[in-house]
Amino acid sequence: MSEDSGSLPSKNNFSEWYNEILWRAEIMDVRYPVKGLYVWFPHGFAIRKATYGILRELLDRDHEETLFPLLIPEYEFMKEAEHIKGFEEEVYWVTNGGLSKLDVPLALRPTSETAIYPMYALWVRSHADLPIKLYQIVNTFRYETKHTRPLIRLREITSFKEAHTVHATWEEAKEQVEDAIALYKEFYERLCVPVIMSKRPDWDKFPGADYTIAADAVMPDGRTLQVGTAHHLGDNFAKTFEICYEDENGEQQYAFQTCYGISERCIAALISIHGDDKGLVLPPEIAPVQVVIVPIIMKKMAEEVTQAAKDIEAEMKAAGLRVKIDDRPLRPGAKYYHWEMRGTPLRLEIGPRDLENGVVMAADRFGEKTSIPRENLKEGVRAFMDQFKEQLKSRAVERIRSQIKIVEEPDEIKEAVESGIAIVQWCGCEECAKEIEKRYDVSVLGDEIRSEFIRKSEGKCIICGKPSKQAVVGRSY
Ligand SMILES: Nc1ncnc2c1ncn2[C@@H]1O[C@H](COS(=O)(=O)NC(=O)[C@@H](N)CS)[C@@H](O)[C@H]1O
Ligand SMILES: [Zn+2]
Repeated sequence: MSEDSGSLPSKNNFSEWYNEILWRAEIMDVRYPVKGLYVWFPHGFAIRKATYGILRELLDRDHEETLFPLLIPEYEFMKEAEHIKGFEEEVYWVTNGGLSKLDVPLALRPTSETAIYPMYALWVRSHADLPIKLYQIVNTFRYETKHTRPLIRLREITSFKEAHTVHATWEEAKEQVEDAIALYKEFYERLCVPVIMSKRPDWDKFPGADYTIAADAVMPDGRTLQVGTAHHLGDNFAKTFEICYEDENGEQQYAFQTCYGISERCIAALISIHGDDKGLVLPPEIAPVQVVIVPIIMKKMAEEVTQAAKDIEAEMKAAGLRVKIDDRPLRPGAKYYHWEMRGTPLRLEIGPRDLENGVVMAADRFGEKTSIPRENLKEGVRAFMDQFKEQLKSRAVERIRSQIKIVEEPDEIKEAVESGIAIVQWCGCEECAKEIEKRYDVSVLGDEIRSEFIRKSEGKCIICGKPSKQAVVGRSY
């Protein structure tokens, strides 16, 4: 679909680079005539498919996947006061069916608590029915008034994974939130995307929740992107939707719940953090094409080279790799450019000389080259691919370490958040947080930080001097 020439804007101009790469690497087409709604190109969709394949693999260990309706009757949606307050400005309503007015307006789910929990109330009878651990991957709708952006802030969230669990006790639900955070950590490790977990301040928690733990990635422009959240819902929704169970003594008890969500922001993060000025750089596990074979056709031995490429393709396929021969009538350089833009981790070149020497030239997406003896090509490719993934991971870790600043002096905050996040000492009270936000033009993103990149320390609040803990402050999407 997109033209295959001309260079990307430099990634230092992240916003332009990001918009251009969505087009040139054929991720999403932004020309759909409704603001905040975008179209997946097949290549982008293949990345989504592989990425959500990992997410399903992790969830399917101890969750079950299901599907609830999109439309929510107004009286259900309006039941949980906190929840409505948090979403009333973002909900789309369906008021007509064909030519007739609907007697009950229907909300397009912004998230599915009020679609699912009336059903949970029907399903949960006794403690033997617990725990319930279900998830769905659906589209949700939020009438976002802030700046919409493909993959980052959509009005139709096309890839909304939402898990909703029910437990007998507050403690069990707390354990489940911990499990959810561990699953998110593992998921982002598989994408080689470093994240920082922290507990959102009360004024930023999910509407209707007791508390929210969030995963934040740090984007190339230094702004954080919330790429996942896990909420402890207490028994707030259980009381609203009458989700009760009979305990061992025959008493009726309200259940305790959690919910946790990831959207296509996970793809925005992996594209942005790994990409470079030549295009996407994809972790092998989610690359639509993992190995591209470029035959170097000369007059000499043209037949043999073409056949050798076919044999290599068959061998790679048999080894379970997603492989493609690029035999288009183009110069090799034009082919290299095409696949680098699409983030293909590994390229194999085979020409007459390589045939004579019994080797295959391999080049990874970073331009690292090696020649692999033909007879152990499979092992060589695997090893080269693993080494590439390690390289990808260490580059991302190095990058985020450079974007985190442990701030001792408050006046270091402004500079620190120009390129990333600052870790400051905060007493935990709202007034001091509001003062930090006002004074340094930042957001207090959270405390109770969990991150291997940040050494724990306590101290005095930078505003009031009282005993404090570390908090993440920064600018966010
Ligand atoms: N407009 C949006 N576009 C893209 N992703 C979004 C948008 N709004 C939220 N998200 C992502 O979706 C995740 C879950 O959304 S949420 O509101 O925090 N949580 C929920 O809706 C809960 N019901 C858990 S599923 C967020 O952490 C964020 O990463
Ligand atoms: Zn303070």
